[in-house]
Amino acid sequence: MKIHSFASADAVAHEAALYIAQAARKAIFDHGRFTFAISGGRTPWEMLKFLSKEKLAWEKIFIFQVDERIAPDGHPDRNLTQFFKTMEGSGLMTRVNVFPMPVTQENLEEACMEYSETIAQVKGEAPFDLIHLGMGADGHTASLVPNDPICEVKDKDIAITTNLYQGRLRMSVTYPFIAKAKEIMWVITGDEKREMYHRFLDGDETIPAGKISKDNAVVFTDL
Ligand SMILES: O=C1O[C@H](COP(=O)(O)O)[C@@H](O)[C@H](O)[C@H]1O
Repeated sequence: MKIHSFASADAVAHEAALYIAQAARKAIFDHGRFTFAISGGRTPWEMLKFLSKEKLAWEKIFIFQVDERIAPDGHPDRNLTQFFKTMEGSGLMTRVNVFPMPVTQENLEEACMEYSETIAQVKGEAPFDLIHLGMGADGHTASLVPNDPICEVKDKDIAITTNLYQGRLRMSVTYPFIAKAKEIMWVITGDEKREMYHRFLDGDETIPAGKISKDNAVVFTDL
């Protein structure tokens, strides 16, 4: 796993965006499209702002969500709300292909299946190109949260958490989906994550982030 360390979260966001842009150019050159899954929380938006300024074949970029809170459309808790806010004014929303997790559907199990099928159709035979992951101060990544049965899911690409986490159920990619991706890109910033970051680097499998393979992975961090 290659680690890129920088002095500030701002530098991390900028360099991570350049990395994604480069991965997109390469994937589009190699197989005509770029499939990218973006995490939520607080850290991705600065990175996305930088990314949206890159000159790319945006029509050939297909953006999926890594995870999402079960909440109404437009709710501030939704990762998608932050995504749209960040992209607002970039002029890219009519060009890029965005696939929101269908978390407002009544039957969430069916919604997970539908999302997996959409991903499969879009990516075709190629592996999913790039998954961006963050890590919480408790070691969670995506919505693979400590002690939730979602961490044991082995037969689905997308699943729902069983327990409320920070007040909400969530839809998330699972370990098997992450394991099949061509590349994982971690963006981990903030001093509150230092202890978990070191446990993650040491491969501590008692935290959710520690269970993800470090092959084909890259880290951008200020830690
Ligand atoms: O709850 C979440 O938190 C993690 C970490 O977020 P960050 O802003 O501290 O990087 C994030 O990766 C995940 O997608 C999100 O839903």
